[in-house]
Amino acid sequence: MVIPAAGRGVRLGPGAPKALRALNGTPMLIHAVRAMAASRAVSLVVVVAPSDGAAEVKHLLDAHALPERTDYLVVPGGDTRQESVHLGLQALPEGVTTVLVHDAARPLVPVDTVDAVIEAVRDGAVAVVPALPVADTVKEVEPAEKPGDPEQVVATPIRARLRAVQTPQGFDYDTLVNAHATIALTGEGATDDAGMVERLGAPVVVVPGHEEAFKVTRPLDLVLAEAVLARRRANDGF
Ligand SMILES: Nc1ccn([C@@H]2O[C@H](COP(=O)(O)OP(=O)(O)OP(=O)(O)O)[C@@H](O)[C@H]2O)c(=O)n1
Ligand SMILES: C[C@](O)(CO)[C@H](O)COP(=O)(O)O
Repeated sequence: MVIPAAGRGVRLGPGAPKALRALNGTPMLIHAVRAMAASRAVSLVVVVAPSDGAAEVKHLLDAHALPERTDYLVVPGGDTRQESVHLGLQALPEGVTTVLVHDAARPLVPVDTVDAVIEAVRDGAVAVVPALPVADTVKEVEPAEKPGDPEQVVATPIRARLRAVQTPQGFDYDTLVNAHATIALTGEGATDDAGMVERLGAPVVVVPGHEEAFKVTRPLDLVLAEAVLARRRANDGF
């Protein structure tokens, strides 16, 4: 599996690259790797590190315990999430048939969600996303022509048909590699890997996501993540 962890975390504010920031004293990336390694089906984790931080990330992984069955390797990332995932895929060994892609920025995804994604791929889906219904009404807008101008609402998609998509996303290896080799998207067009597979015309299926698989993006998300960890500790001594 591939964990893109090369982002700076601009929306989180100044500080270390997001994946290296601590949650309850442990780097977010370590939480994310452990969340993946909790699945017995995950045998290799390729971590895509900030391009200037691969050695530090390797050191971190060496210093934190993972299950013995889990191997890991670290490769430097690119300027965009899409590039980083591509670099991670290139580091996978021959013979891989199922691949997961999981954001380091989703450190608390429960193992049941990981296993549900893997099972759906093994049952024959070529691309699988965990997703939740959307709580807010979502508007499509026309971007403002110049800063300060109001955005114009152009549509209100039917909320019951919308899903907020999480990771890990699971794929048939050949399909995902083909998508990364042939679909060149930029900006908002490439916000997730399943979207690239959709552009190939291949089907993408949804399995239930989980509230605790939220993405740590803004400062308030750090507060929520610490609260989830505190609740886990209180519930089961995690
Ligand atoms: N060049 C990049 C950009 C993002 N990511 C990874 O993609 C995941 C999802 O990205 P996001 O949460 O948007 O992280 P950042 O890009 O770091 O956030 P921001 O946009 O606030 O800078 C993260 O695990 C992030 O490390 C990556 O590997 N390489
Ligand atoms: C892949 C993702 O987490 C699915 O919701 C999301 O699209 C990542 O987006 P970002 O722009 O990297 O925050």
